[in-house]
Amino acid sequence: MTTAIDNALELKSLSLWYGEKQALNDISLAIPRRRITALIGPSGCGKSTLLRCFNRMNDVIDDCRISGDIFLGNQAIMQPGSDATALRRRVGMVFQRPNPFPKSIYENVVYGLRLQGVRDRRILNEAAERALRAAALWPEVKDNLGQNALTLSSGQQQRLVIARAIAIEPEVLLLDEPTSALDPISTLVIEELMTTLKQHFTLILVTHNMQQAARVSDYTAFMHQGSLVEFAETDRLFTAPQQRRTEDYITGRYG
Ligand SMILES: Nc1ncnc2c1ncn2[C@@H]1O[C@H](COP(=O)(O)OP(=O)(O)OP(=O)(O)O)[C@@H](O)[C@H]1O
Repeated sequence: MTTAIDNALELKSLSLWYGEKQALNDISLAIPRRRITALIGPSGCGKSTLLRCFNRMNDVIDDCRISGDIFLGNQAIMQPGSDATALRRRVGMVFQRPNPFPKSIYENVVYGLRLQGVRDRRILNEAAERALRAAALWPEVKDNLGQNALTLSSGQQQRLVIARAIAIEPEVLLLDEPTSALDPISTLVIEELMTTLKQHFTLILVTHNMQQAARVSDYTAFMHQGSLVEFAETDRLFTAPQQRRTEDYITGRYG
C-alpha cells in the first residue's frame, strides 16, 4: 500500500522573467508538508528567485513578471486578488545574514504579534517563551529578554530571527542560506534546530552546501539555469541521481 504524500505547496508551470531575462523556466513541483526540502544548484540557477516566489517577495522587484501559479493548500497565491500580506503570515522567511531589529530580544520575538494587534501581556509572554524555546534560544536569553538583540552573537541572532518568524505560527518557513554567515558550531546548532522545527513547519532551504542538504533535508530539488532538473528524496538524489546533470553537480564536476 502506498501512502499519498501530503503537500504544503504546489507549483504549476511557474516561469519568471526579470525584464527580458528568464530566470525560472516552467517549474512544476510539490513541496511535502512538515518536511525539509532543499533547493540546490550552481550559482545563478534561480534558487533564491524560486524561494522568493513562495512568499511573493519578487513583487517588490520592478520589471519582474511571473506566469503559472503556486498553490498554498487550495489557495492560488499568484493571482492578482491574492493578499501578499496575509500570505507572508503563513509563509515566513529567514535570510543569509541575521537581521534582528535594533530592539530588545523580547520585542523582536513579539513583533509580528504586535503587528497583528495582540496587546495582552500574558499572551505575548507565552508566545515569546514558546518561540524562543522552539528556536533553541530560551536557556541562553531567558534572564535577559530586555537586552538589545544586536548584542547577541551572530548564531544567537539567527536563532532569534527564527524565533521571530515562528512566533506568528506560519505554515512554511523559507530559509535562504541561513548558515552561510555562521561558524561551524552555530551552523550545527541551526541544522539540529531545523530537524526539530519540521515537526511543526514545512521548511524550504536554499543552500550552496551539498553536505548540508544531504545532512538535514528529506527532499532535494536540483536546479540548473532556471529549470528544475530533478526532485527526489534526498538519499536517492545523492546516491542514485536519475539525470546526468544532477550526477555531474553532486560529484563536483561543475558548480
Ligand atoms: N533582482 C534581479 N534583477 C535582475 N536579475 C536578477 C535579479 N535577481 C536575480 N537575478 C538573476 O536571476 C538569475 C537567478 O538568480 P538567483 O539569485 O535566483 O540564483 P541563485 O541560484 O540563488 O544564485 P546564488 O546561488 O549565487 O545565490 C541570475 O542570473 C541573476 O543574475
